[in-house]
Amino acid sequence: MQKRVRLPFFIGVAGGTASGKSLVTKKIIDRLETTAGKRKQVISIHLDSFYKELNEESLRKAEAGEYDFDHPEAFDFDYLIKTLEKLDAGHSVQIPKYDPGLYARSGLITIQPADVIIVEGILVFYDDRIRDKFGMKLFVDTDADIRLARRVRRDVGQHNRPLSLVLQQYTRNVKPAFEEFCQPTKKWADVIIPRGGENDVAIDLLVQHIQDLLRTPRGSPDLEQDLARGASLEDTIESAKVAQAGRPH
Ligand SMILES: Nc1ncnc2c1ncn2[C@@H]1O[C@H](COP(=O)(O)OP(=O)(O)O)[C@@H](O)[C@H]1O
Ligand SMILES: O=c1ccn([C@@H]2O[C@H](COP(=O)(O)O)[C@@H](O)[C@H]2O)c(=O)[nH]1
Repeated sequence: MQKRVRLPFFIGVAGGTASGKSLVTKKIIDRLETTAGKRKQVISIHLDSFYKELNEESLRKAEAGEYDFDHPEAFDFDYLIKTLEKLDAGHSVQIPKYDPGLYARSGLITIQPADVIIVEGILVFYDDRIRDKFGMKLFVDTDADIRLARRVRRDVGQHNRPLSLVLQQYTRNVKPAFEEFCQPTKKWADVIIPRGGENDVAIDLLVQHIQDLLRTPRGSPDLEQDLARGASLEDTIESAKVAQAGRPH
């Protein structure tokens, strides 16, 4: 029998830098929004929003290509989990918008509650409190040379960084941190997506599966479990009535 899902349905998308996490996320959202039987709201959150703010010394290091943006210590995972819990409870939240060109937050984004919430970033499977929120975990697996080529193009072209610093940051911090902290989290993935955003077969299969999960009736025989997860008593009783009505006499 198809497993029942509880909304919001959280999906985690992890993978190395420039592996195609954002492209995979965008394609999933576009396809879900246009094809979901009953229209579903889907939003995404980027782990970048949860970078800790830099003090002057760290900023100097960042500008010299020496700050480690790939180490788990660079992220405020407490803030991320609090944000996910608020969304889980149906509240809207404001999160920082991060600008890598400035190495700083550049405003706030309002995130409305949604049926499907995709959280993407290099270390979204690193902290078990965040990992445990995901009903589906995807790891985008793209060849390291291709990722480096894209990263150089992005950092030099879009973020105006000197090539020598981009390469220094990559060899000093990005690559070692990928191997130590990101790559090992692949073991938590439900699905590994080779080649990332160009893998339309994998993305179509995933979208189909997500649609099936979202279509599954939400009536549950387990009232206590529903209540423990925070459903209101009225909703839980209503779900039970629906489930009961559908059973053979
Ligand atoms: N399949 C692809 N073919 C060509 N360029 C791609 C592909 N996937 C991503 N890119 C480009 O590579 C860069 C990184 O992709 P992105 O999806 O942002 O990766 P991530 O979110 O993992 O950092 C972007 O500039 C994007 O346009
Ligand atoms: O100011 C910054 C913030 C982050 N980075 C790098 O970004 C990647 C993570 O983002 P992806 O979109 O997954 O590539 C990480 O490798 C950081 O090194 C940065 O260079 N500067």
